[in-house]
Amino acid sequence: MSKDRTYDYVIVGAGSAGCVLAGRLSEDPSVKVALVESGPRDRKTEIRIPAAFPKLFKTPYDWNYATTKQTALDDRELYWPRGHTLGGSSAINAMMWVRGHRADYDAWGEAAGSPWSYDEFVRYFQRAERWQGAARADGEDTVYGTAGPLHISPPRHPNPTTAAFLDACRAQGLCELDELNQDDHSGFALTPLNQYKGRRWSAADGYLKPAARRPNLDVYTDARVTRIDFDGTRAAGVVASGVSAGVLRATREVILCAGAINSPQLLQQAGIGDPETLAEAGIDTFVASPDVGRHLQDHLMYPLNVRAAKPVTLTGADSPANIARFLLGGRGPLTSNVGEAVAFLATSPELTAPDIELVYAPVPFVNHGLEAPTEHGLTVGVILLQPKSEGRITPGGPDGKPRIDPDYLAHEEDVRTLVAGVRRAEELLAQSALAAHHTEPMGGYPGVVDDEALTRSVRANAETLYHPVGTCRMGSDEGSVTDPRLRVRGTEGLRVVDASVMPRITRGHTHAPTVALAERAADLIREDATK
Ligand SMILES: Cc1cc2nc3c(=O)[nH]c(=O)nc-3n(C[C@H](O)[C@H](O)[C@H](O)COP(=O)(O)OP(=O)(O)OC[C@H]3O[C@@H](n4cnc5c(N)ncnc54)[C@H](O)[C@@H]3O)c2cc1C
Repeated sequence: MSKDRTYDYVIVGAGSAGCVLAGRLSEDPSVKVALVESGPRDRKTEIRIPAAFPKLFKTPYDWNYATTKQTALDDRELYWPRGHTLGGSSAINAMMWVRGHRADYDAWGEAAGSPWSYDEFVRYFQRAERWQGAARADGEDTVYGTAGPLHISPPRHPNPTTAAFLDACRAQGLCELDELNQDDHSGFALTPLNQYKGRRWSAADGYLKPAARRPNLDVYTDARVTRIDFDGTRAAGVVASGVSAGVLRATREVILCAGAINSPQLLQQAGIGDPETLAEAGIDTFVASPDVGRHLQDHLMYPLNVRAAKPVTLTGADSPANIARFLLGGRGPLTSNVGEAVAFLATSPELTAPDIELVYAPVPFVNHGLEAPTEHGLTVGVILLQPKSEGRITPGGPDGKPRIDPDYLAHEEDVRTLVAGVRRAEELLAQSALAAHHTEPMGGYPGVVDDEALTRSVRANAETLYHPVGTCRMGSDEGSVTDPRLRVRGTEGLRVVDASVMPRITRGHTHAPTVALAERAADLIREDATK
């Protein structure tokens, strides 16, 4: 007797997007949904404690990826964490809810049709949001939604030096934003956070937990999808290790939500990809789709670390007293997401949207926080928002992992923009409001040096800001991997819904747009089911 189980929809990956879809599609009790997650349940205490997220790195809650040697970064192989639990990367991320700029979505609209452009798409952010902050000082309506599943809160306990960073931005003449997530976010603000009462609020908290008891939703954890099963060119189900059933069958659709690395990997393993690349990995081509895995874009970050003038930073914040404050009332410095404030700016007056983000952290950034910092320091991270360099994911990395080559800074203009951004950060550090809080440079930042020496330091110290996208890009053109309704071209019954479908990386962070695009995908899937 067959052990197969049958569902209407089988969703692969319970990350930012997968949780949205599982929650939304199972709202209809007549629809049967399976959500299949490779990682364990999200029961680890460090997931709840915002400041503890680096403690999840290189644990069973992390895929623990690394890039190939990056030629323009002194041949370094960069560590790339990705979430491996319910909530996916939203369970291990820095909780920053930053939508991006109007121009980001207007570019998506150009690539994949007007419903993805800002004016039509913005409602999907609002559908997801439940703003917890104060009303606007200017009396205008909030830009946020107020009734969605995801709590968005201002920081509860910003560090005293964070106010100094904001003062420095003000003194520098940057625009103070009452709310960061406006259509033009050029300016500075405290970071809006995916937190509720001082604790992390992941996509699993918002979308999955309220749905978990529905009889029409089955959630499989510790279940890694190894194969998509096809009936001709129609995706008919998936096979997962750790699931005793045979095939998890999908009568309507298989939906890949495995993220920007694993979704293209699953397509490539199924023979959907660039024929030459597949042949090199010994995989027969099933559907020729050369862009699978290509157009990989990420935000590269260069940290300016400086020693703090006073011992007031997050270093040593995990004292017994602070742990008690956190556990008893969700208060104190352990509620910090680390990146407490942001500024978005343009390095050239001709630009109509920012090309650089500055993230302020009241702690030194050293090796992703893998070791707890021992010294008091501050960081201004400089982020290249619109990289011209693009890389790719290909099969055939070590241990069956995909080969990740973001090809950072391959384009010389990216180096120039990042260096220009560092200069803006140095101006801010020199503003008296902030200068009073730090002394000498530390942790790889050489201090103010000439462009050549600074470029050397960028190559030696830049790291990922953890935002890979673009590897199953959507588009109206035939060469795109997914069509504007996110269906995989050349197949039936197969969609990709996650960060990989973004045709262009946003000038914000990538959790919010992934959630919003999954909210829209839920509408598209429901519409298509009635046809
Ligand atoms: C350390 C870190 C910090 C970040 N900080 C921020 C931030 O502050 N703000 C922000 O906006 N963004 C941040 N990001 C990025 C953001 O979290 C991601 O862009 C977003 O979560 C991506 O959502 P996704 O649904 O595409 O993928 P994910 O959320 O990564 O979900 C993919 C899921 O699929 C599962 N999966 C993969 N392969 C399989 C398989 N074969 N079988 C079964 N399951 C599988 C994974 O385990 C995972 O749960 C950060 C990311 C990281 C890693």
